[in-house]
Amino acid sequence: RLTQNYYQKTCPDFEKIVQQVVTDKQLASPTTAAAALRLFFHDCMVEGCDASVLIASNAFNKAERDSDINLSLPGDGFEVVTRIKTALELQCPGIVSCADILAAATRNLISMVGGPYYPVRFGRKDGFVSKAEAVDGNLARSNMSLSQIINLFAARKLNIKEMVALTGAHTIGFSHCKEFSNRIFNFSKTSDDYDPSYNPKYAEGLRRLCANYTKDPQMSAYNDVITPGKFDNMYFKNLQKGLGLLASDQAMAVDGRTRPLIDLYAANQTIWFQDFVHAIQKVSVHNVKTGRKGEVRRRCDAFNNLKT
Ligand code: HEM
Ligand SMILES: [Ca+2]
Ligand SMILES: [Ca+2]
Repeated sequence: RLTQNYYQKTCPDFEKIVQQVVTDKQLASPTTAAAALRLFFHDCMVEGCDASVLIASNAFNKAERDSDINLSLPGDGFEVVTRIKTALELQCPGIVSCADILAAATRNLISMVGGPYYPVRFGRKDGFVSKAEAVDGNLARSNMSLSQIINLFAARKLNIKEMVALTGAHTIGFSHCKEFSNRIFNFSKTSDDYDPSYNPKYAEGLRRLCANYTKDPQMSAYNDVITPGKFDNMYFKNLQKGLGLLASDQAMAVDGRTRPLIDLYAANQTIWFQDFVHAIQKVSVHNVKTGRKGEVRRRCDAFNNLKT
């Protein structure tokens, strides 16, 4: 059982320390909130919310973070967790799990960039397994069909409404050009055109931005072109205007199964916040390990006992 006051006796300053470190880090590096949110989601979808995504690979094990899809997880997300862990190990060594740190940091960062604040229950243990091969097939890719994406979420007991509400997370952060290059260059394969579902000015801007992306693979675009750093419902308003960056984003605005939700969330941010909170809380307890099914790692990037 997870509880909100799990660390009240064993590490009373837990939430205060998380808040201090998170605030410092987000002010110094404004990309941290998006980095942590994506990291948290990718953790919870593979082996549950157990910090398996934080494990570093070694000679005996290729870990989740070195799977193809996770290579783009930015350093800021890992770093904020490491900083919190370091501060907590000084105050209450061996008490707070990395999985709980990531859940708490993500919650605080979402509210810091304008999103809703919600209660999180604690007591997750850190997992004993992190395998790169386990990642494939558990996380959606932007070139999948909407039906494939719906099925992936359904396999995690997340329905269409929860999927759309969660994907509103693309109201912050960015994507590398290669994630949408097929929509802006040679879309029809016969001429160098772009996906006609894009707003034309937006498509032209993206073509300029990504012109050199094969030489410079770091080139990226904001997921939400209007308010990239603010956790608001602009993402949904953008989708209505052809300003959805990824094919998977735009597909939700077109398909009859998701379009009514896009319209609802675009019209009413309060309802989106409510639905987002419900869905992210569900994600936050997905397959969590308690008791002896996990451990409290001393460092977030390594199991306490080397496994060979
Ligand atoms: C519907 C299925 C989804 C697909 C296909 C998808 C795909 C992607 C892709 C391709 C990127 C760009 C990665 C990069 O180039 O660095 C991205 C970024 C991001 N995704 Fe998703 N995503 C989905 C759902 C979600 C969900 C449910 C969340 C969280 C609740 C989320 C949170 C984020 C965030 C915050 C970023 C920005 C990361 C950053 O700025 O560092 N995504 N997503
Ligand atoms: Ca995990
Ligand atoms: Ca936004």
